[in-house]
Amino acid sequence: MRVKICGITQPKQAKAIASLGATALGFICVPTSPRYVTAMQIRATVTQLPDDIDKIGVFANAPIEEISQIVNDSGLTGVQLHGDETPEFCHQARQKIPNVEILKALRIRSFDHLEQASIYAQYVDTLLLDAYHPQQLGGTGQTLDWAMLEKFHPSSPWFLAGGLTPENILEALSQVKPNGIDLSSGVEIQPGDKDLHKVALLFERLKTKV
Ligand SMILES: O=C(O)c1ccccc1N[C@@H]1O[C@H](COP(=O)(O)O)[C@@H](O)[C@H]1O
Repeated sequence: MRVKICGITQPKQAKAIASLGATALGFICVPTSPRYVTAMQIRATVTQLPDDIDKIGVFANAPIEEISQIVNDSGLTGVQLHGDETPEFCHQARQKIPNVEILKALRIRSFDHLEQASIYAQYVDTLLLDAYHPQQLGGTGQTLDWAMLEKFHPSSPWFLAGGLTPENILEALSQVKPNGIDLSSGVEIQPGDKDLHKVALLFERLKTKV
């Protein structure tokens, strides 16, 4: 299973989290976020990471040209679209930056909202389900209703996100079967400052999962 730790701001923490077992690291490219990092900051971290770890930039309603420029400048291997991007936008993004993984984050308000997933799955490599928050785009620590996702089997691979922690991860995975998990505020001391003890505890708990 893929494990993405998101909201990385410090190269030292990135290296430590990679060696603990993360398969992907996420960098917030949304200027209003307290976890925001510039392309140059991302590059400084990415150059210190192993090739086999995915480096995902998180964007929200940014123009394709800006996303493409940041990918080129930073060395990102994937782009997570976390705003209100349409399926058409996702399709265009894939054409503009062809060798980069495109993930579409859907902030799920209700069971009906899940229907969107089958449309987006045609245009992206990977889906990501996050909890909806009326004022914040992400990194909210709010969980989804996992019971609602028990029968969620989209045609593309998908990440479960939203309020996951070392404490609740096994309960979540007992109900939901995603291809990957994504954690941010659940393994933090404060926004952008990761708690390496919590990250280590996460991987210990994941090892106990059969
Ligand atoms: O983390 C942020 O600040 C952020 C800002 C804008 C868009 C997305 C953001 N984070 C994403 O939120 C989810 C879940 O976070 P949490 O585990 O509930 O804290 C995750 O996918 C982050 O990439």
